[in-house]
Amino acid sequence: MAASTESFYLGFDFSTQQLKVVAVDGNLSVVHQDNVQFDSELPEFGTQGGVHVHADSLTVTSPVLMWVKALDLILGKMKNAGFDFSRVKALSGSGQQHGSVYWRKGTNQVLRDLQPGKSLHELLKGGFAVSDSPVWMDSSTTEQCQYLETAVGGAQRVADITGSRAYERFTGNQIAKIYKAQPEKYEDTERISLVSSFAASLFLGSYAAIDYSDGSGMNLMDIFSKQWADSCLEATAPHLEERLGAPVHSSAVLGLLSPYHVTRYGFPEDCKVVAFTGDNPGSLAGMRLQEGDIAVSLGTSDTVFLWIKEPRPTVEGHIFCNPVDRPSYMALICYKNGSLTRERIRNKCAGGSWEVFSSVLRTTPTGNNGNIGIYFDAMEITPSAVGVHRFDKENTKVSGEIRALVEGQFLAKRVHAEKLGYKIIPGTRVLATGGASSNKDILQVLSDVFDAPVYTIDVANSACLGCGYRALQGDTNTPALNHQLILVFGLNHNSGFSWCYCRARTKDCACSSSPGPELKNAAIGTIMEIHVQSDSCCYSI
Ligand SMILES: Nc1ncnc2c1ncn2[C@@H]1O[C@H](COP(=O)(O)OP(=O)(O)O)[C@@H](O)[C@H]1O
Ligand SMILES: O=C(CO)[C@@H](O)[C@H](O)COP(=O)(O)O
Repeated sequence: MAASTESFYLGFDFSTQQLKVVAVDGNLSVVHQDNVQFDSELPEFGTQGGVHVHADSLTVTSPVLMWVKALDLILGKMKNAGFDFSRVKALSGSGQQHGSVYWRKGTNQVLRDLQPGKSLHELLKGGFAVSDSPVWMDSSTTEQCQYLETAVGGAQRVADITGSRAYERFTGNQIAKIYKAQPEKYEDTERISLVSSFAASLFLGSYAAIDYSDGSGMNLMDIFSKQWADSCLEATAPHLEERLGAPVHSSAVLGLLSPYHVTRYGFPEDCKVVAFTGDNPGSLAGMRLQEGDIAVSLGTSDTVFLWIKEPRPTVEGHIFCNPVDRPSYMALICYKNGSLTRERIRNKCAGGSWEVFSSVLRTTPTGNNGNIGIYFDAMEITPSAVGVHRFDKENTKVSGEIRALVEGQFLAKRVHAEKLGYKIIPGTRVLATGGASSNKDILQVLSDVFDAPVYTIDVANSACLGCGYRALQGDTNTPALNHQLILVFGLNHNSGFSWCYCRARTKDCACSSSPGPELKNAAIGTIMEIHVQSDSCCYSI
């Protein structure tokens, strides 16, 4: 069925420094874009670059309510700009990877009962057992990583199961730290979400499932069976599986948008919510990567990623499930010292101006006369090292900055990509995205280092764009949700809860003592197709 050009599809991205949204129409043309910068537009949370770096310089968190308030703000901005929410058929989104959100016991009910007269921020003020969510920049969990690798059988064994050896920022190790340091908060947690599935929950009005692709960044999921790995769960925290919920494919339709957004913003009642994923997987979809391409994302983090068919996990780099094509995978390498390090050197050597920074790149020779720099302001991820080191061609320490930094960053990417088996051949395309991909002089260095042409797409926010595409794909591939398959079964009739209705896709269940009229005559244990009038009443699960 051809998508109507009258319809809109939304893609959100809850990234490190901002919340962004892109709306596309049925022809994939961008019709609206907006963003909320956390530091400047939500100053009450006191973040720098969207995060709080703690005194130990290893712990890095973001206030979860800042993300909630950012969603209120961006939807309000769109409304004020006259965006026609009634044309939105489906939405999806992404989040910075690995970060975790801890929903307090009882909050699923709060999500189901959201009152449209109030902001999400007001309604969810008491909804989180942990108010400061650990994010991907955190590197405080070395002890938990060592424990996991020992318990499971070594770094390579953890990689063979989960796609990556134990990494400090990976969610399982963050959960293990919270369980150990703040057991009462873990106990008070009903559900643990990734930033992506947390954001999806705000739209769905109930806890949203974690998708396979972002779920691969947790050191908890078996990337081949796509199930939680028992050995990893056991080494992390007790009763974890029930707090995570079952993971789903990245293009799964999770359900219909919460009535809250229908009433407050005028979305249609049948607007679908497609699973949210990680920002890098979202970018892979948005850049329409082909096999053989290499993508370089220059956001807060720098990442390099590839679409692969035959995953061979190693102890350097990550393998994630592919967010677009079920049998495929993606390989990814992440660098913490990306844009923030370029900003530091810009402030130091170019008076805070990207124009001056660029002009230095234009007026210095490729190769920088043999001077090279390694700039790890913060503990790097690939490799695990910290410090600034600059050398000339005789290997003597020298000064010299802007070109040394940018060439050094891109040389590291080429070396690591080649170590993962990537071959640069005639016809190689380097696809660049993220905030710094708007800088042509930085991209020229990237092209020189990779000895290949560099392409960008019109929309630097490829993660949002990819999620707009994924929303459209989810909408067109799914029959109308008012014909969902509902599994009906009876519980102990004496307990007061006589019926459970389960969403076939998400396996979320709601129990009630008074079944709706369509279910009254259904035999216990049958799987039936029923016509759900709305997402309210006893079917709102
Ligand atoms: N003209 C430019 N040249 C180089 N870097 C830039 C330029 N404009 C923006 N950036 C960088 O882009 C970064 C933000 O990228 P973005 O992809 O939006 O981040 P995120 O998605 O992680 O929030 C900023 O930290 C900034 O350093
Ligand atoms: O940790 C990783 C990937 O493994 C990071 O790439 C985060 O996903 C943050 O993304 P940006 O906000 O920098 O885009």
